[in-house]
Amino acid sequence: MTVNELEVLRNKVDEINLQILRLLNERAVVVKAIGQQKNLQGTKRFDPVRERQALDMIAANNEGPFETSTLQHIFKTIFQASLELQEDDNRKALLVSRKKKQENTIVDVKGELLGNGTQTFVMGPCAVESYEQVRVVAQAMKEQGLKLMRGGAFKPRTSPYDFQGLGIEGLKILRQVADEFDLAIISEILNPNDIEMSLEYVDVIQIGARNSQNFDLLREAGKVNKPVLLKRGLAGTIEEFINSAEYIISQGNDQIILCERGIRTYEKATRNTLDISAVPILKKETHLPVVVDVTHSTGRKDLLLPTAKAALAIGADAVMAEVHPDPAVALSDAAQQMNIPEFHKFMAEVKGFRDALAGAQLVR
Ligand SMILES: C=C(O[C@@H]1C=C(C(=O)O)C=C[C@H]1O)C(=O)O
Repeated sequence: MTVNELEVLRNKVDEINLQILRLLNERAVVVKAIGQQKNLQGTKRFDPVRERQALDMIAANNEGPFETSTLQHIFKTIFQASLELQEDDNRKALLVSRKKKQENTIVDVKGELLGNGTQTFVMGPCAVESYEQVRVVAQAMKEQGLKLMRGGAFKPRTSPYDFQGLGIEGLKILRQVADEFDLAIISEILNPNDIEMSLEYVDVIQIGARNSQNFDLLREAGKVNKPVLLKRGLAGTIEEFINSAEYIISQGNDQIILCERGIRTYEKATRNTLDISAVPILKKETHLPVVVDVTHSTGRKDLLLPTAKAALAIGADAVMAEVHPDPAVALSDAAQQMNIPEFHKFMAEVKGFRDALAGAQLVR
């Protein structure tokens, strides 16, 4: 074969490559249209029966020289890529996505803004135990100029025999103290039927990790005019987390705060594994503010400060941690809550760090 002949053949291959390229993209346009039809009909994107028919058609019409199995493999790859294309389209359509809305959603909790670029803190006891206990924490928070107080009245505990929270009495205590100190209350609601009732007491409805995929609860929270703090599931992927937020926004409520609280992995040195990279991913993929709960993710007091700094450095809108007047006697999470002096020390450090970061960003 002469150099010239090789060149001619290669030119032919180039020509065919371009034809295949054009055909593949033509096919992609049709596949996307099929995906939209499926969306409208609410049917699944993956259709194995249809794929089997298509592969059988390849087998019946193959005249070689390629083996049928080789061609079927190639076509299966095309089907797979087509499915991904349909999924991309679907993801684009999510109301919580950046693609849908470019600018940050700013959640206004009684005047405290989340998502506007400033970084803030959510503090408070794990569980409400008494008026006095909440009051002491509120007083300390006020001294630090903080506004957002967390506190559990309905506690989803691993064991049914552990303290389950004070329920509505707990919500009343939180409201009373919040009004006294002009704080805003974030508290978990477990039951969809309690959402309506909670509006009177809380400023932010929390949906906890265990309920991250309780779709009835998510939908109910989506129907009210109150911010929702949604925690990532115990073993939830980021995609599942985003879809949980979509359940809320799909009902009309876009006042959603996402909370990374660690995920279950094989690592036992911490209570959960803090997935710090989830923060920039969530900020990139969605327009919602992101909070990092350093208490539940680490379960260790000695890690609160370094993880809080990491959260601020990576761009979290707020850091959440637990404070208790006397953690040793706390009815839940005794090992991981800060006492009041520890809280003041923690705040001094994180505020300094936050302000230094803000200064550095201005200079940049
Ligand atoms: C395009 C469709 O969706 C998917 C992709 C297919 C393809 O690329 O040919 C086939 C079946 C489905 O898994 C379809 O259902 O026709």
